[in-house]
Amino acid sequence: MAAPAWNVILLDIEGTTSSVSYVFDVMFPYVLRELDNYLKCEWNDPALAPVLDQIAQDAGCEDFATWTADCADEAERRAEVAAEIRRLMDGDIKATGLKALQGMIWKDGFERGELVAQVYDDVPEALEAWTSAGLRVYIYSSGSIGAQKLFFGHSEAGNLLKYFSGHFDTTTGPKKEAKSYDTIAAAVGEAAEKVLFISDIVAELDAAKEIGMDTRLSIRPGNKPVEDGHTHEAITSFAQVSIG
Ligand SMILES: CSCCC(=O)C(=O)COP(=O)(O)O
Ligand SMILES: [Mg+2]
Repeated sequence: MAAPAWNVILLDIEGTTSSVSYVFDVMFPYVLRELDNYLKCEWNDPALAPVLDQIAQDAGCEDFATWTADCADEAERRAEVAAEIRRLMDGDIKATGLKALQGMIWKDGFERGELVAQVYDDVPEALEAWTSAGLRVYIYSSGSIGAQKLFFGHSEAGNLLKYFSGHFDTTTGPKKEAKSYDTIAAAVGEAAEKVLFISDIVAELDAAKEIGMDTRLSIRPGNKPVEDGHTHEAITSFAQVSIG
């Protein structure tokens, strides 16, 4: 049998391992439902402070105190945060602070079994085959690393975390910028050519390909239609990824 062409497979989540619909119709509504109560109950949790600073920085401010300097009290500051989160989610803006907060809100949902992550049937089988063949698998998603671990730790196929050698999110850099993929290749200790990146978003694949990564375009039910003219091989299942 020929040696695999790659040493690492890097995976997107939404539209690739899992459906857009599960994220938009189950996970995002959960956040919107729990948001006000979560902020009220967890406001003094020290883990929330850096996330609030990140949300303020994503909005172009130095920190949370500066961003909410005009607020009269805690209730107004919470309302400011909630309004910003709803605004970002309305536009599906994948801001780092928003994604960190979403992950914190999902924690209870996954741990109590109210949320069970959807993964396509071919995903667990492929993860098993790839890792058995000696490939290392990493995730690169806009979802925070905390959210990724909850998601794959509580999937409908069970706990899949054992298959992953590591996780990347937007704290490494934006998914549509080539530099982010350079950083990931260096972090996993591989030449770009030895990494295969699979995603549903052509601009992400373009960025990875720019630095020499191999790519596959993930076509799944409910994904946004993709315009012709891109240069990426399309797959409808991970079973179509030939590792030699
Ligand atoms: C487990 S994270 C939930 C999905 C999410 O919030 C997201 O933004 C996924 O984006 P991706 O980069 O995986 O397409
Ligand atoms: Mg995606």
